[in-house]
Amino acid sequence: MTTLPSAPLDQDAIIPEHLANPLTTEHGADRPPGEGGSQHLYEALRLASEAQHQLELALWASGESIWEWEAASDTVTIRTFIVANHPPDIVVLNSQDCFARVEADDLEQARLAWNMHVLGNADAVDISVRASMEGNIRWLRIRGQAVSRSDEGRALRMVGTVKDITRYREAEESLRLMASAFASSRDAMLVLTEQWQIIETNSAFTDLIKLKLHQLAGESLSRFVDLPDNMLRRLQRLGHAQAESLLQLTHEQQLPVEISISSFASSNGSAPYLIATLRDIRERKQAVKALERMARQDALTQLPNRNAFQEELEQRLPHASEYNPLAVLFIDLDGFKRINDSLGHEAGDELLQIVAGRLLTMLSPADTLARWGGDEFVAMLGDTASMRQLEELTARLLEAMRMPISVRGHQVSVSASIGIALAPQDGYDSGTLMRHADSAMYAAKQSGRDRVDRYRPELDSDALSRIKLTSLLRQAAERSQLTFVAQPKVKADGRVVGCELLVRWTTKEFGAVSPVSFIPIAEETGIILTIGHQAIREAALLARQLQQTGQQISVAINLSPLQIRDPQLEQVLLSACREADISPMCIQIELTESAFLDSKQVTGLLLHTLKAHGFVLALDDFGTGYSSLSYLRDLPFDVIKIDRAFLHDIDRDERSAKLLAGIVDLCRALDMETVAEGLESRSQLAVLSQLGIGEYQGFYFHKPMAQSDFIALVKDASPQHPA
Ligand SMILES: Nc1nc2c(ncn2[C@@H]2O[C@H](COP(=O)(O)OP(=O)(O)OP(=O)(O)O)[C@@H](O)[C@H]2O)c(=O)[nH]1
Repeated sequence: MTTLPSAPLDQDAIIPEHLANPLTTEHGADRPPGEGGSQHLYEALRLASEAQHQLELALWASGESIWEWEAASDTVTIRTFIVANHPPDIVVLNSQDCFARVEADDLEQARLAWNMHVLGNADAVDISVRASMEGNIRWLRIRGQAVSRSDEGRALRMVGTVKDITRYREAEESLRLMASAFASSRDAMLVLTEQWQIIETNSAFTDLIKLKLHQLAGESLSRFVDLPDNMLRRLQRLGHAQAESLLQLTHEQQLPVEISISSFASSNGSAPYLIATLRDIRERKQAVKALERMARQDALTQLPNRNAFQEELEQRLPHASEYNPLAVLFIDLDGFKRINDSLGHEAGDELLQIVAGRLLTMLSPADTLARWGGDEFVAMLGDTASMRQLEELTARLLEAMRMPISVRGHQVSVSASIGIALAPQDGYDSGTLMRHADSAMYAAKQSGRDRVDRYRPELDSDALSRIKLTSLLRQAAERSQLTFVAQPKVKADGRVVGCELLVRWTTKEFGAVSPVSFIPIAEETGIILTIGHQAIREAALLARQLQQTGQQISVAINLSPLQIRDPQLEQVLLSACREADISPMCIQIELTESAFLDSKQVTGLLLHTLKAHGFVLALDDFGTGYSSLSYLRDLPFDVIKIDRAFLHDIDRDERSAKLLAGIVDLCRALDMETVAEGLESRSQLAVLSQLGIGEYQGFYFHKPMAQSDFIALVKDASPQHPA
C-alpha cells in the first residue's frame, strides 16, 4: 500500500459522535482543558482521548485500516496503524484510483456493491476483492457504511475498514482443496481417534464397505482392517507407518489394500488424531503374481523354467539320502536343429510344446518337469523307488519321444538322449547334480543318441564336461561374478575377532557349484589368479568397512600355490590395501603346506617380505599334510589353523587331546596364535578352550554368511554363546 506522510487523524470519521472533540491534538494526544472549562468537559475530553487511543490500538492489533470517502471531493482517505501508539500512515486517493487497483474479475462485483450502497439500495458495503498492492495481488475485505446522505438518499460520506485477508483466503482455499481431495479421493480415507475410532470417512471408504458414515461413527478401524503389530509400533515410533493388509468388505469378501497411517497433533492441544488411507492394490498384487509366474515359467511350454526347477531342487536336496535318493533326468532332443532348419522356427516351437506335453503325460504328478533351455528338459522325480523302475521310466520316455509328431502338416520324428544323476550319490548340491546329469546326457549322446546314461565319476574327466565348466568359470572370474562369503572367527566367549573369505560360484546353468569342484579346475587352468586378485580386493574393502565399525576385525584370504608363485602378488596385496586405505595388518593370509612344497626357500622369502609389510600369516589345515615342525621353525607364521580332522573325536579320544595340547604348547612357545577349524559342538569347545586354543571357526558359532550380515554381526556383537 502506498504510504503518504502522516496527517492528523480526523476524529469525526472514527470516533463516536458524543466523544468527538475539536480540541484533540494533531496526533490524537490529550491537551489540558482550557481555562474556565468545566469539570464535566474535562472529563468528556479525557474519555474521548482514551477511547480514541483504545480504538487506534484495536485497529493496529486487528491489522485493519480505516477509510473514509467524501462524495463532494471524491477523496478516499485510508489510515493504517502500522506501529502501535504511533500516528497512522495516511493515503489519499479518489474512488477511480481505488477501483483501478481492483482485479478485473472482481471489479464488477465491487462497483455493484459500492453503487448499491451509495444509492441507498444496500445496508452496507461488504466485499472481498483481489487488488494490486505494490505489485502483489492481495485479497482485501472492504466494509463500510454511509454516515451521511443527501435528501435524495445518496451517500455523501462513507466510513469503513479494509483488511488484508490474503492469509485467511489462502488457508481457506487450501482447506477447501484438502476437503475436496479428501472427499473426491479414489483412495478410501478416514480420520480416526488415537484409539482407532472412526470420526470421518470419505465416500470411497463407505462405498467399499457398503455402509453409511452414521453407521460407522465410533466403530474401530480394526473391525474392517487387520492392522499388523509392526505397523502400530512404527506409528508410535515415527508418527507414520505403511503396510499391506486386507480390508474386510463383507463376511466373505476381502480386498488387498495398502494402508498408510499418519498421526497428527490436534491444534487445540487435545489427543492427536490419525489419518488413514487405504489403497486398493488388487491390480498391483495381480501384476506381481503375474511377474512372479513369468519369472518362474517358460513362456513357450508353460513348464517351470530353470530358476523354478533349481529352487525346488535346492529345497528337496536336503531330504535326499542313500536310501531315499533324488533322481534328476537331463533330457536333450537329438537332431532338433535339423527340424528348425528345415521347417522353420515356428514349427520348432510347436514341436517343443508337443514334446513338453508328452513328457508331462509320462511323468507322475509328484515329478517336476521343467524346460532347462533350447531343446533341453529336466525332470526331478518325486519318488525313486529303485534303479530298475528308473530304467523302465526312462525307457518309456525314450519310446514316447520316438513316436512321430505332426507339426504344420509334416510328420517328423525326433529322439532324445537322457542323463541321470542321483542325489546324494552323484552330488550334494544342485550345481554338481545338474552338471553330472548333463555329463551323463552328453555321454548318452556320444554313445549314439536315443539312449540313457547314468552319471559315473569317470565322466567328470570327460573333456566336454570339463571344457564347459572351465569356460563358464573363466567367464565368471573375468566378469567378477564369483562371490565371497564371510566365515566368522570368534573367541571362546563368542566375541567376533575376524573372518575368512570363502569363494562361492552360482551358475545359470548348474546353480551353485561346489568349490570342491571348481577350485581344482581354477588351479589347473590358472583362473585362480583372477579369482585370487578379486578375493584380495574384496578382503581389503571388507576390512575397510569393518574398520569403520570401530572394532579390530581381521579378514583372512586363502592363497593357492599358484598365487604364491605369482610375481604380482605382493603388489596386488599392497595396492588393494592402499586403495581401501587399510593397514596390511587387517589382512590375514592363509596358506596350506602344499603352497611351499615346491620350494620352501622361495616361499619363505615371499612370506618374510609379506610379514615385513605387516600382513598376518596363517598356516592353514595344520595336521593334515606333513605338518613338518620345520615349517613352524623356519617360516614366519603368526597363526596356526588346526584342521577340522583333529577336532573330530577330541572330546572322546584322550590321545587326540594330548597331541593337540602339545601343538598348542608348541605354538604358545613360538608365540603363535591357534585357531580351531570346524568347531561343531559344545563339548569340543569345552576341551579346546581348556587346552588354550585362542580362536574358533565352525558351525557351532556361525555358518558362513553374506559379508553384509557379517558386518551387521560385528556391529551388534556382544559376547554371547549360542543357545
Ligand atoms: N524353435 C526353437 N528353437 C530353439 C529354441 N531355443 C533354442 N532353439 C534351437 O535349438 C537348437 C538346439 O541346439 P542343439 O541341441 O545343438 O541341436 P540338436 O540338433 O538337437 O543337436 P544335438 O543335441 O547334438 O542332437 C539350436 O538350433 C537352437 O537355435 C526355441 O525356443 N525355439
